[in-house]
Parts: sequence; structure tokens; C-alpha cells
Amino acid sequence: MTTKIETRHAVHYTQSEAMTGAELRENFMIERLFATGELNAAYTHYDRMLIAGAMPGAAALSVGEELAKLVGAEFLLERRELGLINIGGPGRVIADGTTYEVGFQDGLYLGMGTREIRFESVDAAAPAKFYINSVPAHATFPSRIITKTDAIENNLGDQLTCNKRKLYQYIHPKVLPTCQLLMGLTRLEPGSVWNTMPAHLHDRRMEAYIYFEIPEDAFVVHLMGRPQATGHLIVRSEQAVLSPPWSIHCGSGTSSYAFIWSMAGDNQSFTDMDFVPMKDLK
Ligand SMILES: O=C(O)C(=O)C[C@H](O)C(=O)CO
Ligand SMILES: [Zn+2]
Repeated sequence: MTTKIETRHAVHYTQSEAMTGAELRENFMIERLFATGELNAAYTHYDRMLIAGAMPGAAALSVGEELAKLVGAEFLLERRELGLINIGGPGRVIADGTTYEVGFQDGLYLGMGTREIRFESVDAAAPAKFYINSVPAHATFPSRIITKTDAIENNLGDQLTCNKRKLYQYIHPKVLPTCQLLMGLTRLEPGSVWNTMPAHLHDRRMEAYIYFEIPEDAFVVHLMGRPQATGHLIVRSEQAVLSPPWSIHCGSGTSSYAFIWSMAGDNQSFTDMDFVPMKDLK
């Protein structure tokens, strides 16, 4: 198996505002997370969130010593917690001998102290795609599966403003306790293309998005940056975007799509957002 690791440094907005499109992509996107037989990870310096994609084929993939070494610990979750959502075929995660069946759109939380983690696809012809986030932790909370029906469903937006969508809160204090991690999935209704508008900021928490279910000839224009100096990223299916605390994070697609959002930082209050009046965006 191959484990590839990249780093994303924390960037000040004055630097980001001087970047070319290619530099914005290098700093704020993780373009390749999923490939059969690979575990691809990006170690970000935004609240030290580790973002990874594991796509096991016929053989299992394991969290190995490369990732332990990356975080300077005996094993990856020695001082961390981990959340994942499967956006591929049915899969299994074996954690310290316990097998979790993780179907399409199921989530899994693994608490601090979990030593051995292995990922498998039930059928190599329809491989699982585990989208993984791990952040530093200070306490051990129980590991558990979070199915789509366990998640809290929110109906947002309106067809008239092209933003009708369902937002599912998977890793959220009302579903299960975690140290820092918040994670969920938002799906746009057919014909709706805008996410997260009006845009918002939350200086207290960083955020990451992975967009998926974008048709091959379609894309999402993801808006980032300070509200008064926005920039954009063209995002294809299964590519992730990092949102520093100073950045808005919203977008519009040339078709409907889904995305997973995740956050870490000073609080776990999903509603703690500073909305930006639409008229102020530049
Ligand atoms: O559709 C939305 O709105 C979102 O998914 C918003 C994100 O969850 C978010 O930015 C939370 O801070
Ligand atoms: Zn947000």
C-alpha cells in the first residue's frame, strides 16, 4: 500500500490576496485524495487538522507509522481523535479488533487512544472511499458508527434562490461527544447550486470542505478570502478545500452536488457564525 503525505501551511490573508490562481490551489486545495490502494493525507497547520482519503481495493489499507511519525506519537490517535464519512461503496473499518460496517454515507468516530486502524472495501469492484479528518484531542470519547439516520437533518434554502439543500450533522455534540471535531454532509436538491449563502466567517474555527457527486463535465466555483477581497477556486468532484479562519467558504456549481464540511477550533457551536451581508461581498 502507498501512504502519501503533503503539508499545508497556515497562510495570512495578505499573502493569499497576492497569489496567482495556481498558488491559491497549491495552498488551499487538496486535489487528489482518492486512488485505489492509496491512503493520501494532508497535514494542515489549521488547528492541525489532518485530512485524508483511503480507498482500499482488494487489499486492506492501514494507518501506519508514517502518520504516527508525522504527528510525533507512537500511533496516530495517541493524542488525536478521528472522524470519517464513506462516500464510496460499502466498506469496513477495523479498529483495535472491532469491525465497523461503514456503508455509503455512514460516518464513524474513533476516539483518542485507538491504536490499530484498517480500512477495507466489501467489494473491490465498488471500492469504499473513506474521507477522514483527525484533530488533536484531550480526552477519550467512545468510538461509534453514525449512520445518515443518526445524523441531525436540517432543511435549508429555497428553490427560488437556487440553494435548497439538506444539511446533516453527523459529528455534533447533540449526536455524540467529541473533543473538537464537527463533521457533516450537505446535499443540494436537483436544480439548486448555491451552498452557504449568505456567506459567513467563524474566526474561532477553521473549516474544510470536500465536494463530491459533481458530474465529470461540471464544477463548483468555491469562493474564499476575506469578504471584501474574495477569490475563487474551480473545484472538481472529490477535491477538498481548506478554509482559514479569516475566509468565507461558499460556492455555486454548474450542477447540483454534495459536500462534507468539518471544523475544529475553540468551540463546537455550529451556529456560532458571523454572517456577511451579501451587499458587502467584493
Ligand atoms: O450548506 C451549508 O450552509 C453548509 O453546509 C455550511 C457549512 O456547514 C458551514 O460552513 C458550517 O460552518
Ligand atoms: Zn462555516
